Amino acid sequence: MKYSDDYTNDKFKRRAISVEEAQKRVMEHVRPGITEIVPLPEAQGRFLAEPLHAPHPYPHFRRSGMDGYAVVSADTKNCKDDETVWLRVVDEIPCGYVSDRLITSGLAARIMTGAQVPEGADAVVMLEATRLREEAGDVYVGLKKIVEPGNNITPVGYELQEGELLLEKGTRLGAGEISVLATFGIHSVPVIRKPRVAVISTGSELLSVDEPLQPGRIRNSNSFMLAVQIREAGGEPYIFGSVPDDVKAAGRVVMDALQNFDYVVTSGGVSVGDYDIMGDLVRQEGVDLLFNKITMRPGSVTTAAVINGGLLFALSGNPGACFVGCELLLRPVIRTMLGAPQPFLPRWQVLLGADYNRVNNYTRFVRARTEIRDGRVYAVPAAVDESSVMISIKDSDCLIVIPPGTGQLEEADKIEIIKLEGGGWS
Ligand SMILES: Nc1nc2c(c(=O)[nH]1)N[C@H]1C(S)=C(S)[C@@H](COP(=O)(O)OP(=O)(O)OC[C@H]3O[C@@H](n4cnc5c(N)ncnc54)[C@H](O)[C@@H]3O)O[C@H]1N2
Ligand code: MOO
Ligand SMILES: [Mg+2]
Repeated sequence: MKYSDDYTNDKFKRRAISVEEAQKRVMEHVRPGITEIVPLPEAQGRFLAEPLHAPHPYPHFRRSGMDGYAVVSADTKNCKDDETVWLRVVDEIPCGYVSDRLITSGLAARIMTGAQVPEGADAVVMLEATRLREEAGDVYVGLKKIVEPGNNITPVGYELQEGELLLEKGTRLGAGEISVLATFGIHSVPVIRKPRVAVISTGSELLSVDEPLQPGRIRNSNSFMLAVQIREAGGEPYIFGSVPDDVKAAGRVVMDALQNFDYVVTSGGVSVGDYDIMGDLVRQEGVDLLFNKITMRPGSVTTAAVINGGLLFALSGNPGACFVGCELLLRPVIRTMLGAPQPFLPRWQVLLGADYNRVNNYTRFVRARTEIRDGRVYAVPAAVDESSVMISIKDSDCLIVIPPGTGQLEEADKIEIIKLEGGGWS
């Protein structure tokens, strides 16, 4: 075969599509989420499968906000001109106890923070604003200030009324949401099962992480990086060992994984090199190739295909491109399957933290770190951010989006960033 033949080969004729179009194409193949029930203590970070409504108001009883005395506020109207009003104390109410005494004019009940306010009382006076006197075996509380009806009482349903929406479908469950579920007694939580993602790295040069270095070979870092990104997106990664650059061997592993997992993500072998086997794999018969070139950098050769109904993300082997491909394409698919209302990472308008002058034909996603200067958010591009560079991924909390054709950019120019989640910075 002549080399010139090669350049007429399909391998080199790739039609580049925009990132947005690539996202649209993979999003058309999101699998429906499956509901499962998990116990409350295991619900952290999971995504709610259905909207939940309040089964009762909260609080469900009138609650004292202070340690003090429950009174009839009208009794205190004579407190003006520093006159002390004396009320007979008829009960003591700790938390969890419900008094059967009706508080009428001239009476009071000692009450603790969080306890149910007795019938008849319409205000609580804090302990520090009272004094005590005993007379003929009775205890009297003295008040010197007028109190308004409702003072220091949290009304029924102050936070939520019965039937109100507690949490939307697709909500990710953090500390505040878990507190809501516990408060309303929702101990079995309906969540979407974590999307299962097979992670396969291709490359005959790859050593496993516990192997000593060998000449010309490197350790497989992409599989472990991808697993973290998948977990942060809400999925469950399954790391396969790396497969050598052999289209048949890799094909078997990929085909098998497509049958058994919601999605398959591979790294490496998508460019035009002689051993770039993923490129060959997706050119086979029966494969619905969604794209094999995107107008973005890094990751221009990022590929996706549907094979036997399963969605394959074939990401570039270069760590920078692999990272970006996962954030921009796999993450929204996982989040959509989980029912998240906003599956894409947020975009912010910020200021550029340093001059940037790389010329681009494609949209460039530059690793960067946000910082505040004089109350404004700046994004400082990483010193080294080539696709092949691994080390600056850890230092980045955002990607600066530089549209194609952008000329020289100067420090403090307005730019757009994609804010990343997770990582050592958060
Ligand atoms: N003639 C051309 N060569 C290249 C082009 C091109 O357009 N024409 N594109 C370049 C660009 S851009 C990229 S990006 C890479 C894409 O390469 P592949 O996706 O085919 O990936 P590999 O060749 O398998 O590996 C690239 C690089 O990454 C290392 N690697 C691979 N897997 C892992 C892993 N699991 N952990 C860590 N590092 C990994 C691998 O050893 C290579 O160094 O192609 C350019 N070339
Ligand atoms: O695919 Mo490469 O990462 O565009 O630089
Ligand atoms: Mg290659």
